[in-house]
Amino acid sequence: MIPVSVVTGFLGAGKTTLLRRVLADPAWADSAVIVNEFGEVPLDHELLAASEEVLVNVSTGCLCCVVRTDLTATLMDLARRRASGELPAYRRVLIETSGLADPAPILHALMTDAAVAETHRLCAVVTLVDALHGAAALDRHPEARRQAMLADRILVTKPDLGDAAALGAVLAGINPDAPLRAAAHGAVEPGWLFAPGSPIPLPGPEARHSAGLGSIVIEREAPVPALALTLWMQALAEHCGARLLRLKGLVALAEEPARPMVVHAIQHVVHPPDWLERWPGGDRRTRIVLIGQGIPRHFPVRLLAAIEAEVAGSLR
Ligand SMILES: Nc1nc2c(ncn2[C@@H]2O[C@H](COP(=O)(O)OP(=O)(O)OP(=O)(O)O)[C@@H](O)[C@H]2O)c(=O)[nH]1
Repeated sequence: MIPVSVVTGFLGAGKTTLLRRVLADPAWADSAVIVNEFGEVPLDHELLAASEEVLVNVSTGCLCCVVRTDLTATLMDLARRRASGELPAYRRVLIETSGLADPAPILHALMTDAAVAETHRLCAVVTLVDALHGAAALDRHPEARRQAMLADRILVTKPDLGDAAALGAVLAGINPDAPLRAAAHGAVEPGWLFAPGSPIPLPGPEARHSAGLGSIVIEREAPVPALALTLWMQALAEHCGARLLRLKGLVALAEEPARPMVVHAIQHVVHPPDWLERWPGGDRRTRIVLIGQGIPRHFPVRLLAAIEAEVAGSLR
C-alpha cells in the first residue's frame, strides 16, 4: 500500500513552501508529488522541480471539479510505472490541491475508487491556514471553510506574521477534532504529514465554490526593470486589496535575467521575493498568474506598461 497525504489550504497559505521543505530533506526526497493549480499557466511544478529527482504531475483546472478523475488516473498511472521500474520506487505520494479546491470531491474520489483503494492508503488530510489572512478567508470563501472542516490535522502557517492563537480558537470552532499546530515556513517534521490520525470520514462528492473568481496570466519576453516590478506589485496590492486573492510568478528581471525571481503577493501583502538557481525547462519568459475577484482583465498589464514608461522616463 502506498501512503498518500493530501495537502490543502487556501491560496497562498504556504503549501508549496511546506512541500519544498519536505522534499529538500534527503530522507523524504523519494516522494511522488501531484500538484494541481488554478490558472492557465502552472508555476508550482517549476518551483518544486527546482528540487531534483521529484515526480511532479500537474493538471491545471480545478481538481475538485474538472479533473477529479484525472487524479485517480494519475495516481494509478504513477503506481503502474513504479511497479514496472519505469519510475523510481517512490515511497509515498503527496497531493497538493489548488488553493481554491474544495477537498470533499477529491477525498470522495480517492476513497471510492476501487483500484486506488487496493493500492494506496489515505493517511492524512493536512489543511494549512495562514495566520495573517486565514480568518478572513474562512469568513469569505466556502472553499477555505471546507478545507478546515475536512482536515484531519491543521497547520497554522505564518505565525511570524499573524496571531496564531486567535486563529487557533476560530479553527477549534470549525473543526474541534483536528489536532492543530503552528509552524513558520513549513518547519514541521515530514513524518507528521503521514502519521496515523483518526479515521477520515467519507465526504459527499459535491464541491462548493466562491462566485466570480478568475485568473489573469501575464507572459512576456522582455525582462522587467526591478523598480517597475516593485512599484507595480505595490500598486496592484494597494489598488486591488482583498480582490487580489493571489499573485505569483517567475520574473526575468532586467538587472539579472539569468535566473528567475519568484514573486508572491496575497491581497495587500507583497511577500519578499525569492530566486531559483536557474530557469526551469529553458523557458526564460516572465510568467505571472493573478487570481482575483472582479479585477478587469487588462488592468494589470496596462498598469505595468504605464509604470514601466514612467520609470524609463524618470531615468532619461
Ligand atoms: N513570513 C512567512 N511567509 C511564508 C510562510 N509560509 C509561506 N510563506 C510565504 O507565503 C507566500 C506563499 O507561499 P506558497 O508556499 O507559495 O503558498 P501556496 O499555498 O503554495 O500558494 P498557492 O499554491 O498559490 O495556493 C510565499 O512568498 C512564501 O514564502 C511563513 O510561515 N511565514
